[in-house]
Amino acid sequence: MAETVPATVPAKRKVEVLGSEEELAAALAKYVADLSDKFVREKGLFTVVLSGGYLIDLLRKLAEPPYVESVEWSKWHVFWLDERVVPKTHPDSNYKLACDGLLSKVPVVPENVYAINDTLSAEGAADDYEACLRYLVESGVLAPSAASKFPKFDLMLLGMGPDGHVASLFPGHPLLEEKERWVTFIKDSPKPPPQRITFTFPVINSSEYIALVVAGTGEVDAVHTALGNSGDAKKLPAQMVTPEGELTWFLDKDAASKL
Ligand SMILES: O=C1O[C@H](COP(=O)(O)O)[C@@H](O)[C@H](O)[C@H]1O
Repeated sequence: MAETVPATVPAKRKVEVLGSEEELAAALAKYVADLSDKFVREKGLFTVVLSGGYLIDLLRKLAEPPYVESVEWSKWHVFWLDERVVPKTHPDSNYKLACDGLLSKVPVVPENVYAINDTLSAEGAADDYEACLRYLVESGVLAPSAASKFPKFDLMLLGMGPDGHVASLFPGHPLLEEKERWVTFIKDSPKPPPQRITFTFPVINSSEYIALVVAGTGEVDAVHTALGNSGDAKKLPAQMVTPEGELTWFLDKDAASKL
């Protein structure tokens, strides 16, 4: 049973607390499928950005009935919010995680799956992915945000680490302040592997919809800092997620247990 936390949240931020991990997975699948229907109806395609981590397992119900048949998978354009600089076959690869957990089980069009180039250095892969996004803006697959001029994705699906990081944007790291680049790289990630590429906050915050998804007990303190009245003045990367559109936190009972 979903409970919407009333709190003093801004109008464009919602917090959905689900009774269990299973209910969270069901709510998330419906949310993604509904947005897919909306954008496919409105503009004929759906641009969706995936993260790594346990988010992918929480998307598992999209590969089951009714969604495996009802979602217009051929209209999906799939991107990665961040990627580790490892081969696509490596267990640390966010691409591999998403393929194994979701994309290989649904009829997405391979040409519409924009993996990060795993043959390049971190710098090279970030430049290459940004160039790919710029080409997709020119060709009309992505639209620029009228407000920010950064590309505007329909939906970004974010996880959050116990330290409050999102994408590969870690607390206290200078990359949090990046204002120009669309995609950048990090070589000193505090969470292994150290070399990664990541979307920047200006791109993340140009999104139409963002779901920030947290389950289990591992991130309760970060959830409390981000959403509760913890009195903690420090700003977590997750608190810097303030999209032009709508942000929904999807939490299970455990993740919300300190709210
Ligand atoms: O390293 C990463 O961590 C975050 C959070 O992962 P989780 O396992 O705590 O869910 C993830 O969103 C990001 O894509 C990944 O590269």
